[in-house]
Order: sequence, then C-alpha cells, then structure tokens
Amino acid sequence: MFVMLQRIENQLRRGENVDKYMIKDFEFSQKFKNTIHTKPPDIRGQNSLLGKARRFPRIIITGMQKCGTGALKDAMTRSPYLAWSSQGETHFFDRANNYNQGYQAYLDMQPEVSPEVIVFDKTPSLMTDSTIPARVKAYDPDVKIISILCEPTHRTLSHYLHAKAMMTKQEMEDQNRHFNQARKSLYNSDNFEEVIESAIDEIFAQDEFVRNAVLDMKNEFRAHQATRAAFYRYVANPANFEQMQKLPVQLIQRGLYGYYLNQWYDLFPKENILILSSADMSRKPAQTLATVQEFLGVPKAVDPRNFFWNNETGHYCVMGPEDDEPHCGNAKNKNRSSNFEINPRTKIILNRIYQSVYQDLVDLVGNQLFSEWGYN
Ligand SMILES: Nc1ncnc2c1ncn2[C@@H]1O[C@H](COP(=O)(O)OS(=O)(=O)O)[C@@H](OP(=O)(O)O)[C@H]1O
Repeated sequence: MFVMLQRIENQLRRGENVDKYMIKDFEFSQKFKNTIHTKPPDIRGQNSLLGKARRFPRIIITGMQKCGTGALKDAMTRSPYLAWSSQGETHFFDRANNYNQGYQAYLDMQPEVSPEVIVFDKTPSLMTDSTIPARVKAYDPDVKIISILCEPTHRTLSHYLHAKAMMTKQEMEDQNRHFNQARKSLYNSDNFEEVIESAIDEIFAQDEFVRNAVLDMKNEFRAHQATRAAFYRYVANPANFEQMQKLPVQLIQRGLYGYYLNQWYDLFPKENILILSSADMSRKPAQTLATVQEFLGVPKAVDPRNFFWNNETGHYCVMGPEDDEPHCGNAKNKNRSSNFEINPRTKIILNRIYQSVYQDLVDLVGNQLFSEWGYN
C-alpha cells in the first residue's frame, strides 16, 4: 500500500495525472482478494428450466443512486419480458451477509418466471463500490449492465434528503459521534451546506491547497488537475474506505462517475454496458425504454402508450396492461429534491469538484449524453 501511495505522490509531484488504472488494481487487490466466489453458478442450466422457475438475473442496474433507478425499474417491469426480484433491491453483491451465503441465496431472492422472461437486479449502490465489478464478473462475465446517471451536484442534495429521511435519531447520533466532532449537530441540522463542507474537509484533509482553492470564492478556480488528483488519491486509499461508505463523504464520493465506471469498463465488454441519462428518462421515457429494450434484445413491449405526464411529480407515470393504476413515483414525498435549492456558494463548490473529473466520464461515453450539465 505504501509503495502504491508513494507512486501516486511521485506522479503528483511531477505534475502528471494520477493513473486511475493503477489505483483500481490496487484497491481491488488490497481489500477484496479473498471475497470472491470463483466458481460461477450454472446460469444457463437454471435459466433454461421449463415452466415457472426462479432464474438468475442476466441484467444488473448498478446505479446511480438517486438518479431515477426507481423510475427505470418501474418502466422496465411493465414489459412482460422483464422481471425483477419481488424482494426489491437484493444487495447481494455489496453486503457481506448476503454475498457470503453464495449464489443459491441470490437465486432464492429472484422471482419465479417463465423461460422467456429475463430477470434483472437493481441495486443502486453497486456502481460506486470498487469491490463489485470483479464479483459481478465472477458471477457472469456476459451479464448486461445498465447505469442511469444524473447531474452530480444536484444528486448530492437528493441523496442527502433521502438519507436524512431514512435515518433514525439513533443513527444520526452514531454518525455524529463517528464523524467530525467539531460539528456535533451535523445530522440534526437541516444545513446541507455545512454537511458538504464537512465532507470537503475530510476528502481534502491532506491537500490543503485543493481544499482552499475549491472553497475560495474570490479567485478564479484553476485547480482542476490538482482537485482531480487529490480526490482520486482519497478514494483510492483503503484507509478511507470505511469513511466513504458513510455520510457525509458518500454524498460527494458517489458522484465520481467516470472513476467508478472505468472499473466496470475494464472488466466487461463495452457492448454489455448501457449508460442512460436521467434527464432523458424524465423527458423522453418511451425513447429511453426503446434504447433499453434494444440493448437487452427483448421485443419492444413498452412504448409511448405506457407513459402519462404527471404535473404533481414533474415526471411521467408509467402504466402497463396488468396495472389498475399508473405508477408515479412517490408523489406525496415532501423530501423531493426539486422542492429545495442548493445555495449558490455550495453549488459552485460542488460544480468545481465535478467539473474537475468530468473528462473521465466523457472519455467513456462521449461529450453529448451529459452536455447539458454544463461541465464542458
Ligand atoms: N420518471 C423519472 N425519470 C427520471 N428521474 C426521476 C423520475 N422520477 C423521479 N426521478 C428522480 O429520481 C430520483 C430518485 O432516484 P432513485 O429512484 O434512483 O432513488 S433510489 O436510489 O432508488 O432511492 C428523484 O430524486 P428526488 O426528487 O430527490 O426524490 C428524482 O430526481
């Protein structure tokens, strides 16, 4: 580990980009080498059983958390050729208590369906966990992977509101105890801005220059390279893994789309990965579903007739022939991020960070899909 960090340090000193591939290999080998089931399940045998049977997923929606994975799942399950686990998000690959039970436990989580139906797993925390790509590859190297991405600055707010709504008082107290004693009231306050700044203190604790540059509102921000390198150095360091799984760091860390997607592209063929835009899913759901169905090679059963505009949510609802009423997300949820504004300073801070790493995403998916984020 020390040698690796020193190599990263040397690269930085020479003004070079940190080699992201080196970081990934390192991350993987250090933390997770002993926790992969190397013998794959008999997916073909199980999935070709006649009649109704539990079938292994051949599609995994890996994320991104708070980017419309629920809407995508609702639309996909309107197709008679696609089904997802009746248990909801399986968390098979990312929770030790599930993964360690082996593939039979994964199969037990799946719905009983006919052979022509393809089962998918949607667990939005998979995309940004470095353990997972190798585990999924060991499970099925031919699996199809879908990730839907949204503008990362806004995603932090959506994630924060969601986390706060889910946290019990006890959990908030535990988080406060674990994180940043100086800000004891972090999770009892509604102060998103303060939470973001405490994450920045943690992420750039070893890089004061970057921290100051990111927070400096007086001077033009020019520290893109240094910010990218410092951030990658932080997420590559196993000493930070535990902190990264928690708030508040998680809020920012999960927006490193390019960095994490690279780990999937390294292990799976490009044609097995589909990256979608959350904005497209919101504005053009039928078109997005056409793309999904084509990618999966299933008949086009979900089309414009399945979608109905809903003023209350600002999104389309979806309805299939089997449904009594449309699925409209959680219209009553007061915690929706569209009801809140990020203050301008915090927005600038987050944009600076995400702008610094945007090119890594463009290198993978081109500069069209997410150009409206304005990070070019
Ligand atoms: N139809 C449609 N299309 C695209 N995007 C949509 C759609 N409906 C909701 N949203 C957005 O999705 C956010 C919730 O994302 P997820 O479903 O991935 O959340 S979760 O990770 O499963 O909790 C949700 O975030 P919040 O508004 O903060 O709740 C919305 O920004």
